[in-house]
Amino acid sequence: ATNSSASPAATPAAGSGDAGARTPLTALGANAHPFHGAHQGGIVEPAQARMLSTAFDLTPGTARPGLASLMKRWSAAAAALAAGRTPPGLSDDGSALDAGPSSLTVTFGFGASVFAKAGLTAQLPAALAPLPAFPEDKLDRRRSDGDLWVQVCADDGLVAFHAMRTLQRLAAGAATVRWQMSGFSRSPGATARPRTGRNLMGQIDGTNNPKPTDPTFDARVFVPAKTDPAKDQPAWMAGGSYAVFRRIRMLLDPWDLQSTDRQERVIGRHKASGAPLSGGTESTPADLGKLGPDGGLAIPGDAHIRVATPDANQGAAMLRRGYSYHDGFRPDGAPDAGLLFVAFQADPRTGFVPVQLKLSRADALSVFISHESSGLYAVPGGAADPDGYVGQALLEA
Ligand SMILES: C=CC1=C(C)c2cc3[nH]c(cc4nc(cc5[nH]c(cc1n2)c(C)c5CCC(=O)O)C(CCC(=O)O)=C4C)c(C)c3C=C
Ligand SMILES: [Fe+2]
Repeated sequence: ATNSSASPAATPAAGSGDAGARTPLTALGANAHPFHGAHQGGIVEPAQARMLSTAFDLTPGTARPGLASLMKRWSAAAAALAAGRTPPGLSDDGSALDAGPSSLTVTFGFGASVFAKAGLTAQLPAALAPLPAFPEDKLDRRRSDGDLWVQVCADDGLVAFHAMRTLQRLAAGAATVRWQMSGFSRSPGATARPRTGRNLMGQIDGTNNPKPTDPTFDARVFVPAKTDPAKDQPAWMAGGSYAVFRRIRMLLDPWDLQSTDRQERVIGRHKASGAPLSGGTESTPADLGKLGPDGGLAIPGDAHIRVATPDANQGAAMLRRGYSYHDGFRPDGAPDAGLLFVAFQADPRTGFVPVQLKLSRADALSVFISHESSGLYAVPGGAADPDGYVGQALLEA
């Protein structure tokens, strides 16, 4: 999916009532990412300002035909919403009228639990094997997993709400919400020259992500169009990806008591600029062998970037596309806030899993974070055109 400033949203939505009451869209409201394509949206696009992440469970009795029907309804609605049109199949609630598509993307994923319920166990990808229990995990199972995963991202909170509410209405009788979480990022236009975003610990986060221009990007993030049976990738996942979702609470009270120097040594980068402690600017590659004036490693042995980097993990890489969250304050006064970590990769067994195994044992950041919920989802390739729907290759195999 690519950026497009073409403005299908400028056309008043059918059934929207008094078109004269509508205000013209700015470039921000009119910006649209097409729903149809080789890959689903919400993976390679720059993070939008808002994210809703919702897991659904099939209602008892919903089997493969019911799931296929749901994915058709969801795909048709997501395609319409991404183009700024009202979704077919229900009376629109009007909550996002006048806002345009605002860069809306909708991403659908299948959790491992849906395959048995839909009679599809033969199609279960080996890559959807449960994630290992990582040391220090404190997972709430009620806010983890789920048969289906829906990620809605948009640059407008009403557009994001409207999309997720529409999908939830369209699921009636077929699936119910298991859990939902809301995330946020920087609003577009807040700065004249947008740079890599910051997380709630104040760090520039996302610097060393794979870039779509990297020659290895597609191989790291997407299942190839021609799947390799030797890698246990089923044909229906062609063009797809695997999403790891983790709610990671940040222990901000102890974190904020650390000196800037200590915070920088925990991550291995300067807080203000994002430059590695080995020197240079944000985009300078980290020099892991460089020694500091005291003769010790400039980037400490337990610094987050040293432990997580692909060079230290047999090339294991993933596209991190997380959002911050803040759900108020806990009874002890600590912020219930952190990172809704989302990582897309061609195979979690050679992406997230080895990296997190290492981080959970050796990362200086570990004492300042707590993994509270977890999900792993197979995100199929995109629907190529309006005649198709996401998951068709699985459900009509
Ligand atoms: C298992 C994967 C990862 C988890 C979980 C994770 C949590 C996490 N990370 C930060 C903050 C930063 N991470 C940064 C880099 C970075 N993180 C991971 C992986 C996980 N992080 C990787 C693979 C990398 C890139 C390493 C490299 O090659 O340099 C950075 C530095 C800037 C950047 O490159 O993005 C920050 C900052 C937090 C706060 C967090 C949990 C809450
Ligand atoms: Fe990280």
